[in-house]
Amino acid sequence: MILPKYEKELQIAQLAVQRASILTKRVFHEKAKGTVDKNDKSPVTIGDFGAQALIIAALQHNFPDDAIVAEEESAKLKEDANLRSTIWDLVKDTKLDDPAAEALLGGPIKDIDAMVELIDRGNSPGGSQGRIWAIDPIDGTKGFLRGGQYAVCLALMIDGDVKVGALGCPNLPIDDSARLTTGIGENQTDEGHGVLFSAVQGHGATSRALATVNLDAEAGTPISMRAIDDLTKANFCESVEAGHSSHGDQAAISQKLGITEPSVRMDSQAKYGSIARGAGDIYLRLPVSATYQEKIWDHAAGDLIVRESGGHVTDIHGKRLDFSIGRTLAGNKGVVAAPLAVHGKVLEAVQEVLSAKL
Ligand SMILES: Nc1ncnc2c1ncn2[C@@H]1O[C@H](COP(=O)(O)O)[C@@H](O)[C@H]1OP(=O)(O)O
Ligand SMILES: [Mg+2]
Ligand SMILES: [Mg+2]
Ligand SMILES: [Mg+2]
Repeated sequence: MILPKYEKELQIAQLAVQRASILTKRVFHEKAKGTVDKNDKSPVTIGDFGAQALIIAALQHNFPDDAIVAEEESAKLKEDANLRSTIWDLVKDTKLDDPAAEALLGGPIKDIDAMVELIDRGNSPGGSQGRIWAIDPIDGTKGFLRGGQYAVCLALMIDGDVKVGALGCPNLPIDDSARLTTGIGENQTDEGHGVLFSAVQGHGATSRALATVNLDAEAGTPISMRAIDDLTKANFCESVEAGHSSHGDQAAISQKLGITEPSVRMDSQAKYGSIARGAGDIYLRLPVSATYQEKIWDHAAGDLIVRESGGHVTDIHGKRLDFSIGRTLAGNKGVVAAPLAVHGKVLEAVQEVLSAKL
């Protein structure tokens, strides 16, 4: 069977992520990033709100009937006029340099009220039916705040299955063969950094420079995971935040597999992109809390990009990630992403170490 190429969806997803990244990069290089605390105590910045508005505007213009599951909501903006206008100042000036590309995204948002409304278009409950986009406008906000890695993430699911994924990683090297890296300093330039990963189900994954707009959605360089014949030489990536993934369990698993190199810690779905292009090999997300449910926008794009690069992605029980349940991965616990050929071995080690908790 020839799988559909979703050319239009891929093109819009790439351009929308590229436009939103222009805004996040501006905020990243500013000293005060306009942090607000959310109810769950996780930080959100003016960059998260602005990027979400811009991405939803592009989707609304091109696919007005599609549902959208996005991380942020506008409640804080509605009660704070200053915050609202700070975000609007950023959003209204952010556009792609290429006028044809900008026109494809529908051009600028009309006014500040339209911006607030757009942010709330991301409130779909998700589910197993129809076309649903998942957006994380800034994934790894903590990394963003400390000058580390972060990602602008967008994926299209149809009937609960991820068909298209785009991940903008402004602080990863453009060069696919560069070593794993934790981030760039806030005072460094973007020179040589900024990569856009994308994938379409059944058609592989690619990377390209995030800052270069190309209307040809298929113009990227194909990427693939590294073939590892000796697991002891594998590179692990894990979260920087020990509260998001257990560093202790990770170390025990590395030891069990005979891996001596320390894990590279980086924030966000940049981990998925990094292993997909062979800069690293394995990404584990090891549950720290019995109650935390992973959010679909934290995994949808990365899951597809890794699988289209020759990887296998499951939870710690060996189940594929299930994006069809709602806004969270309620049916999964943790993540094990590795090249297909060694995934079974890695999963075995994960389960041995976690056996007391499973
Ligand atoms: N208690 C938690 N356990 C796992 N992940 C979490 C938790 N709290 C927030 N997250 C989310 O984990 C992701 C970051 O993971 P990592 O540490 O691997 O970079 C982010 O999406 C972050 O949300 P956010 O998008 O608000 O930053
Ligand atoms: Mg957040
Ligand atoms: Mg996130
Ligand atoms: Mg986020």
